[in-house]
Amino acid sequence: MTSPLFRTRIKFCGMTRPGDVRLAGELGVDAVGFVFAEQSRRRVEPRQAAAMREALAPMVDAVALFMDNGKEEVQQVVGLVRPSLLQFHGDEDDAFCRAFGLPYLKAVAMGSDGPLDPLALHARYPAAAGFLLDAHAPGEGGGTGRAFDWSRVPGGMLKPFLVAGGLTPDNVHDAILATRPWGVDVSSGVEAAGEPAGVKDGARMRRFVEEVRRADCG
Ligand SMILES: O=C(O)c1ccccc1NCC(=O)[C@H](O)[C@H](O)COP(=O)(O)O
Repeated sequence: MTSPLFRTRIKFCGMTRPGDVRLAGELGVDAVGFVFAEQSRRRVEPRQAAAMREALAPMVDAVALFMDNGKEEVQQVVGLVRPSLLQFHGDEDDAFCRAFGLPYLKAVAMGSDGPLDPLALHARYPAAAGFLLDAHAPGEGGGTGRAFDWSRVPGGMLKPFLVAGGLTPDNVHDAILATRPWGVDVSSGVEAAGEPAGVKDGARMRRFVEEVRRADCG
């Protein structure tokens, strides 16, 4: 345990149903993500996301997620959905990400073999509120359901980071102990087997939260 007071934050991403959003808040999840990336199987329309945001419990963040979407579309989503945090998954630079007056997370592709240099990352995205270390390859979208080698997370990250990619109720405890992140992010791992992407499974959501709490108490 890093500190008796520390609590690993939890983000459930790729939400497509208001009931899943409501349950996430009741389970104690800190943030829910709405995906606007063009190619995503979990993409929702801004008005859908705005309706889901109404289902959010107080003190639960709404995160709007983009991947090389145009500036006008990001502005439209910001106006309609009123997210408290943005997340960028594409080739967006710091100037673009900071242009919307909201804090942002930058996704970092851990799917390649190269080492991650915290100093270079911070220099490239000086305005980032934090980073999301995800298992996809450079240029690829997230939501893959694939994990990366958590031993590749470097020490000395200069800002909060979330670990993402292939997390499930069965491995999130180990992922936390291995990386001691600010938070964890999951999409596929809390979804219902045999259902379309974006349909979450309440029992898997609950177990995921329980396993994060177990890691924090360990
Ligand atoms: O979730 C998607 O469909 C997606 C598509 C394109 C870019 C990003 C996407 N998701 C980003 C997320 O934050 C996911 O939660 C993250 O990649 C982890 O996904 P998973 O491995 O399915 O848990």
